[in-house]
Amino acid sequence: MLAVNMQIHIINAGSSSIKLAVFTPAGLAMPLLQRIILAHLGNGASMAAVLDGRCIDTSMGFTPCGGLVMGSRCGDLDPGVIHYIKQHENINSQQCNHLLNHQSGLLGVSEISADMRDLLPLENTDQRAAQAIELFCYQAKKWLGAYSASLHGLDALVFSGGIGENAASVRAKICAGMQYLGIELEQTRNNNHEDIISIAGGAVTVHVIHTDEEQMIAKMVCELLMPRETQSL
Ligand SMILES: Nc1ncnc2c1ncn2[C@@H]1O[C@H](COP(=O)(O)OP(=O)(O)O)[C@@H](O)[C@H]1O
Ligand SMILES: CC(=O)OP(=O)(O)O
Ligand SMILES: [Mg+2]
Repeated sequence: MLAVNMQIHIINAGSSSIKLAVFTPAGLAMPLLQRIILAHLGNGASMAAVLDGRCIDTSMGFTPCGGLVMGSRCGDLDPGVIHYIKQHENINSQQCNHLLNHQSGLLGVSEISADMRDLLPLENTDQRAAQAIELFCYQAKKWLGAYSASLHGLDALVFSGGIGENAASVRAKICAGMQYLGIELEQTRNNNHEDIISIAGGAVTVHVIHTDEEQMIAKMVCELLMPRETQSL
């Protein structure tokens, strides 16, 4: 179980991050000496802090349930909550684990859907949908703040994954009020999902980059099958 979870964790937090970290600097002609936060927001969601081309931290932990609020995963919790839930719901550890991984996050809070596409149109009419979106964005903003501290500042922020690439209002909510850090979105660019969505001359360049987890997983498996001295990731 641990091996499986760790593998999933590496695939989600790692594969997308590695692809972005490896290809972003070259693809965008950005210097490698940068402080970058990668926000991969899909069903599984994670953030990574990248310093000078090396990933120094990722938000998923011992299992993929940790870190950001996700489609059906709770993200980071007070450890005391697990005991509380087991007692009050009268469920065992396996049921509790299922609850935290498959019935929490956007789905658990909204009680409607784990899918951001279902929630966004309901944001103004359904309080539960609005709360789920607000929680998702608030937690992402907190991680952004945490990783900017880990990196001693920030040069670039990258959004990827189904939500990160397509949900302009989510990106706007996460970045709202972050001018103190140099993050300021240009509204039209953001609404059009342009490659760069920050204002011209902003201290932090904010990118939207399509990432392909499946391709990255395939590449990583091929790398693992190669002799160690020829591995590049
Ligand atoms: N146009 C869109 N607007 C808002 N959310 C979107 C859009 N397209 C995809 N998403 C959201 O992206 C998430 C899925 O992300 P994706 O990266 O495809 O998933 P997975 O992690 O399973 O690979 C879902 O919450 C989905 O609603
Ligand atoms: C860990 C992971 O990638 O999860 P999901 O398949 O939900 O995106
Ligand atoms: Mg994913």
